[in-house]
Amino acid sequence: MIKRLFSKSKPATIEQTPTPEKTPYEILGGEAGALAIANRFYDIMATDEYAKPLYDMHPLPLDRIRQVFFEFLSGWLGGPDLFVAKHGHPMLRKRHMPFTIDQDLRDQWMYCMNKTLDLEVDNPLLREGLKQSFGQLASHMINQH
Ligand code: HEM
Repeated sequence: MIKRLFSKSKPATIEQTPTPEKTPYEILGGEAGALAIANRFYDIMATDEYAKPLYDMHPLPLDRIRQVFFEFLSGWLGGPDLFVAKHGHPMLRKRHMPFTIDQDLRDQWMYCMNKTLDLEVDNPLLREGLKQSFGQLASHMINQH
């Protein structure tokens, strides 16, 4: 099943939780790994000049979104589905509709996530698979062309 996450011909279905025999969540070290990704992502977003427009659209302080994004990642990476338990089905595109998201913001989001994954994920196959899967999901959030 992990092949689905990495296969180029059959990418992981958008918004569907990957369920390989050993989940990305397990490979990343469980809760600590998911937390590290969520926190690193917002640390980069808050400090890198390139991502300033992305940072500026986020309500402050970032504590709430750090926690909610961690809850989302936990389930999305194949661990406990904390987001669904607390907030219901992710419906991520719908939840992002209040925000105008264009290609530039999508690219800033992926810039932060790619940097995060370079720093937090040792396993090269998993790192590249996650970059692809996040990239698809981020493109799916674009609601203004
Ligand atoms: C493509 C560019 C993206 C932009 C510009 C963007 C922007 C935002 C903003 C402004 C919020 C609201 C923050 C808050 O309420 O504090 C948000 C919430 C959220 N974003 Fe994104 N986002 C993007 C992509 C993504 C992607 C790819 C994911 C998942 C991998 C994601 C996951 C979430 C989650 C889980 C929430 C919380 C939703 C909720 O509160 O119910 N976002 N995003």
